[in-house]
Amino acid sequence: MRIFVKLSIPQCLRILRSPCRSFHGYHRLLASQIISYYDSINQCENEPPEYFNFASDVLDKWSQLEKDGRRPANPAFWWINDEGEEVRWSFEELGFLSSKAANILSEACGLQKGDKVIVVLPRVPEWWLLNVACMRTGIVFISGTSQLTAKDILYRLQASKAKCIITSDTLAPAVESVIPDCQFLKSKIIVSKGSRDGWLNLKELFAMTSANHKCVKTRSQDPMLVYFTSGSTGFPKMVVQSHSSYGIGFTVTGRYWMNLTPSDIMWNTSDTGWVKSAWGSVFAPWINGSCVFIHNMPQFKPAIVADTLSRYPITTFCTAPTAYRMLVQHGLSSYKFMSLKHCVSGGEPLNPEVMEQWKIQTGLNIHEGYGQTETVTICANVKGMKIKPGSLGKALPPYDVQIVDDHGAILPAGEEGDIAVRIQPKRPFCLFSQYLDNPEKTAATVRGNFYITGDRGIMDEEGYVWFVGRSDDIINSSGYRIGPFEVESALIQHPAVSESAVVSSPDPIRGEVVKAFIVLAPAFVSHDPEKLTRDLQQHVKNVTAPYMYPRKIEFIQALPKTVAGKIQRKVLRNKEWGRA
Ligand SMILES: Nc1ncnc2c1ncn2[C@@H]1O[C@H](COP(=O)(O)OP(=O)(O)OP(=O)(O)O)[C@@H](O)[C@H]1O
Repeated sequence: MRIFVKLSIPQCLRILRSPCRSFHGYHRLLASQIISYYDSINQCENEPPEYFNFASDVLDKWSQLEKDGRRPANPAFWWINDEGEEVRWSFEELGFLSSKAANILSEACGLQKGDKVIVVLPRVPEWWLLNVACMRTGIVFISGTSQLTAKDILYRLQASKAKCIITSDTLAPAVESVIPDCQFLKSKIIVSKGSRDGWLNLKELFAMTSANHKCVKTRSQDPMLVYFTSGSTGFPKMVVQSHSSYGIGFTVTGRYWMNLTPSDIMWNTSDTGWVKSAWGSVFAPWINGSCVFIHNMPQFKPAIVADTLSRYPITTFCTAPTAYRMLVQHGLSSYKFMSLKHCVSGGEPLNPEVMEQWKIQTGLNIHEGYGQTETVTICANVKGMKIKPGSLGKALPPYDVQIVDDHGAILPAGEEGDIAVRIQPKRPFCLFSQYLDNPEKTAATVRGNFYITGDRGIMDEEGYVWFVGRSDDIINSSGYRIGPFEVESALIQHPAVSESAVVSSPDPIRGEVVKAFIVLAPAFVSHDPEKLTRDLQQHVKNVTAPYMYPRKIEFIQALPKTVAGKIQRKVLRNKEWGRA
């Protein structure tokens, strides 16, 4: 029989902070106590510790529990690709390999605590090793998506002053083409089977480097990551996240929104370059002792995703709304997701229609969450809570979320305003530190006692937050304020609509009107566009408030999207208004 010993928070604290030998000596430390301790910080019952490092304080503790037989036998990391290759690591193996990678960064690249490294890799296991290696050395990890062009890479290298870049064969030529303009860059590592002139080869370095590494001591507030935002609204900003912010702040996200435990296997399909990868493929699962599952797919293909969900014991699935849309359009009735029990989505609005289809086809709800690169999860429909389709759910601790007006005053339930997080009298420990080298932009996020997200929303009487749109995307037509999300959600209910983006368009009488850009479902491509336009306008009038209907409709082949796959309404809006 397993004996549970309940420890007080200070006891847990002492144990978690103690060096490994005394931790070994403590026979009764249980998985639940690691989670409860970090949860208590998220719940504001405890302050974050002065020193914190995710590698030594979380991953190495799970490794110890694993050795002691106190964690379920599933791996810490489980990776597959389309060629049938597979990698499985326990926490111990993750510790061993990431310690080697840490030595490579310090020795072969000569990097030190505080230096920055840009890692542009597809979903290969090395991405996770390098991420953890950076934690171990205190090097600041900056991830980029493989879709970056030479111009994007140059911008990122110059803006961040990174001293090292690590990439694959695909992007090496692009990096080489911009090197003359990157005065801070000192070393380049290639992740490849073959060698390349002027590059260190990670595989070769692994073969010759020791795994004997002592994790550096990092203060909770030391920078751990820099993330470039998606750039949906402008030039990407560099968001600095500290060791404790992302390292501890995702406990609640993982435990309550993603419903993770040490027995769970979580698959988050996000690209490594997007912040969602840090959320759902690193911090939230690992702080809860869960297994991170990755399928390295060059492209999101619904049939392959559905097949993977059927063949592997994945319990928890996270993907973008667009991906859920593609999955339900593909049709899932012939698949059986035997182990799947919890699904989450975020990053973009999730149309209630897609949620309903998912429920019909899989029997599962999609739990929507909302957050930003600058934050951890701000709101979510957590397990056990009544889900209100189309809402972002309720505020997640430690955030106090409010809807505020232009002066920072809290608005009553039902009134639209800016979605904001309280930062006075105390800034939450899990809010970004700053936009790197951009104090003006950092200061501009503050209004009165609040951090302003830049999104508009409404809070209902029960505390659920409803997304109206990004502040810049709101359409003001004849005095009506219209959020694109509601119109897009109405449009997607029509079988002709595969995807849509709704923006404002100039109008001589009304000032601006609603315009919908629509990608048609294949079966409707050859239909008469004028008739379709009338049908769609009538459909929107039928399913939502008539003033929202799109007075203009344009059918297009594809919507402009960021590298993270988010719709760039700004591009369409600028086109409408004749702006560059
Ligand atoms: N569940 C959701 N529903 C609607 N929108 C969401 C949801 N989750 C996130 N978002 C949107 O994504 C934004 C956060 O995305 P991210 O941090 O990647 O930067 P971005 O805003 O896309 O890029 P940039 O700041 O460069 O324009 C939120 O501010 C919000 O507009």
